[in-house]
Amino acid sequence: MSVISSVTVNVPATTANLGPGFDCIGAALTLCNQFKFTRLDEGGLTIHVTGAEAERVQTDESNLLYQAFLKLYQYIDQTPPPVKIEIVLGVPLARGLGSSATAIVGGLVAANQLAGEPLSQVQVMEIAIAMEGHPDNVVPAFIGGCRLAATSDVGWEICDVPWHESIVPVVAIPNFELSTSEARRVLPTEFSRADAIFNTAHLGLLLRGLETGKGEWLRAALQDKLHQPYRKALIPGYDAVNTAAVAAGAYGMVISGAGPTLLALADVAHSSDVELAMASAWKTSGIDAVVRSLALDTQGATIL
Ligand SMILES: Nc1ncnc2c1ncn2[C@@H]1O[C@H](COP(=O)(O)OP(=O)(O)O)[C@@H](O)[C@H]1O
Ligand SMILES: N[C@@H](CCOP(=O)(O)O)C(=O)O
Repeated sequence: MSVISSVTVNVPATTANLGPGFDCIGAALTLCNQFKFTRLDEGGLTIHVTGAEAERVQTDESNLLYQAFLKLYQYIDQTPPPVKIEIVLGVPLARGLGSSATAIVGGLVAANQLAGEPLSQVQVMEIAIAMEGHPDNVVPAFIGGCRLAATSDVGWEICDVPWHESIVPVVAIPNFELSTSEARRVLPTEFSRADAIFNTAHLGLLLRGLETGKGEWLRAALQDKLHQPYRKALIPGYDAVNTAAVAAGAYGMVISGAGPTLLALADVAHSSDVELAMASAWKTSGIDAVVRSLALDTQGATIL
């Protein structure tokens, strides 16, 4: 068997939860990180990072990408080779766009390639879910598209969620970070029956709204009682940006992943107006944000 000396993996950003689908639904977006692993003859670990906020990424063994790389070798009970890692950052850190999911998926996929593909795609995905602790960002980062994940008696059932071509995801990425762990700490551990029923109904409606592009369903569906009411206080300007997005024609606005990025869904005819409205509302609240209309990534992690 020939030994692969290097592998480059592209992994897309994700937007998880989509309002009522806390911890179970997410979509891959057309924004990505690139990770190149080169096997070294000797030495330990070298990490080079380029791109915006590169200085914020750890360059020692604590780096999450490297931790995922080690995890796969541990799983197959082999000694990891010394490696040089080159990271090109396209996904902003700690903004609710799945940067940690890109690192986990990238490290696992690269290790599986360098090790000669001992694990199946399903096995690698299950390790990724276990590392992240929830499936909603690592699953679409790995296989692309919009995906719903649910446990079964034997593991995970992953289902693709059809996304109507008229629906544009508009992301408003503010210039401050919010770590997922901090945004999870503010959540209650128990919920009322009324809130559970509310989210079950709205997630069902969201799935049909995403599939059909039907405005009435999407407008009603983008509501949640499990995480957003507790998290919005961590995001200054949330209400103003929400009001502005809806006034400009968005179906609704939600927190992307754990935040602080805000995600509006709009039809193609309104997406530019929604971009401008969200940027301006945040500016008025004293926050600079990069606002972009993106599209769904359908490839997921790609080995170049
Ligand atoms: N490219 C990367 N390489 C290594 N670690 C990364 C990378 N991207 C993100 N991380 C790690 O993930 C953390 C952010 O994760 P998290 O708080 O879950 O936010 P996000 O919503 O972006 O996933 C970063 O602070 C960093 O430790
Ligand atoms: N369901 C998770 C999703 C976190 O996504 P991220 O992109 O912010 O890492 C949560 O809401 O905590």
